[in-house]
Amino acid sequence: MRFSPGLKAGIASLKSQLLQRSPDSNEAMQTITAILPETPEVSLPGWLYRQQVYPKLYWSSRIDESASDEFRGETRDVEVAGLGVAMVRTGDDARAFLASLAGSDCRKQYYWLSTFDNDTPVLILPRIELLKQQGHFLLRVNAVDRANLSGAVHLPGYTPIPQWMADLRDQDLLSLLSGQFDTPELDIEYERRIDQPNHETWRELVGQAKACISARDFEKVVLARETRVFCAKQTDAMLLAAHWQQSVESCYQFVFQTSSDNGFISFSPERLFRRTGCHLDTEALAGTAMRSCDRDQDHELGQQLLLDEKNTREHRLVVEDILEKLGGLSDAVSQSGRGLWKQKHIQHLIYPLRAKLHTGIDDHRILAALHPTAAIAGSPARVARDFLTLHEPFRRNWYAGTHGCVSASKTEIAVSLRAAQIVKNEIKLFSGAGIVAQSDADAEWSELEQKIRAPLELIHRCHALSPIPSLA
Ligand SMILES: C=C(O[C@H]1C=CC=C(C(=O)O)[C@@H]1O)C(=O)O
Repeated sequence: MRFSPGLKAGIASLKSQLLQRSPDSNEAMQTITAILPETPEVSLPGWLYRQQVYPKLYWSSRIDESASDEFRGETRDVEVAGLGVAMVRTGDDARAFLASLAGSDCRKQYYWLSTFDNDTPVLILPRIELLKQQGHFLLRVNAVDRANLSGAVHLPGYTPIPQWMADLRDQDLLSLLSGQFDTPELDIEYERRIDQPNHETWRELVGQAKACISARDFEKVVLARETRVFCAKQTDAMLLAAHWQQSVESCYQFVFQTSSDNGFISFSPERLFRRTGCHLDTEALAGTAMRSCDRDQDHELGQQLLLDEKNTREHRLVVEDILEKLGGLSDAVSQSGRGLWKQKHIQHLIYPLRAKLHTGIDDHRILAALHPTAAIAGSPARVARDFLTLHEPFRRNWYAGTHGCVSASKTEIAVSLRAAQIVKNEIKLFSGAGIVAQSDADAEWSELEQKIRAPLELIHRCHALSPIPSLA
């Protein structure tokens, strides 16, 4: 077993700082930080898996290696492991907080989560954060006074955090931390799989969508599928994420787990927006092709994607949708041109956009304007969403919602794609595909399969003797 002496030293430092805190401080919450003396190469989801405190949160930013210099911006490697809850803001409180944040000198960093249907995020400030920034580790406690703990227990839509945990003093919470860093093997016993819609219903749905497109009701709709994988025993979302993480490339990484049997994971390639001061970076990401292990063939597949009429149409509608929405937020929009965004098994068309925001536009206004884009709902959005409400045979909830990290100076929000919801012994995997006039139902069905290939391969590896039937 691997333990970290650095973490032990960090905990001791935070405890002594907590003791020195002035008892009559007027601040309801103080942030206390320790820099860890050593920097072990560890998996933060693996470390989180070892902890007993809930909720657990993991977030990592996307690194824009393949973006052009002008659009790359600050591509710092930031990873965060959060434990417990110091503060939750929802509804009007979250909206008011985001409005007050714009232009303020507030240094706190909240984590952000919203559903597909909602334009107001839940904002979470963890009690303990272990942050990795450019190879350095920081341990932080957002220390709360016990009198202010009451509002911290309930998270909408999630199992309540046990009262004993919410009541723990910060010192006691720190004592609960495990310094163990190694990630155990994943042990999943696959039993069966159900797709909603199934292949036959998918063909019918794509047919109905194309009939609406011919009738000019809408131009594009993004239909999705929920794949329910049933296992013999409970799967831990954080442990699944620690393994899944090893097979992803350049994407946002997010895990939110409220108990050992309930968690949400998203390893998403798609940025909704990044705001740095009053500068906004966003992008149109849509259109999909396979990848190949052979370099030349992979290049060829990328070139075909760039030239393909159906994918170009699918992507163009997203570019137009975002450009129109940016009109309400900014006067000046710069565009860098179309490119490819490569993931492990698939590649997408990408079109980065940069805008200078009008004065007074806060992060809630940006979310309300941009979400949901034509990459996840369709175009025009309202009619496409009505089609989804009527026909999609499951609720999207957190899938195709948003997640990220918000602060006064910088906010980075991703669309929650390539996602899984784990509840007890069931793993729900979500994938969607843009349907336009030229779409072929069976080709789109194969695309759905490719989009959940990484977690399916993990489950398959755990259960090599009876492989998961491929429905592609
Ligand atoms: C809706 C999803 O992907 C979107 C993002 C990129 C490419 C897409 C496509 O090619 O259809 C989708 O618009 C998903 O992965 O669940």
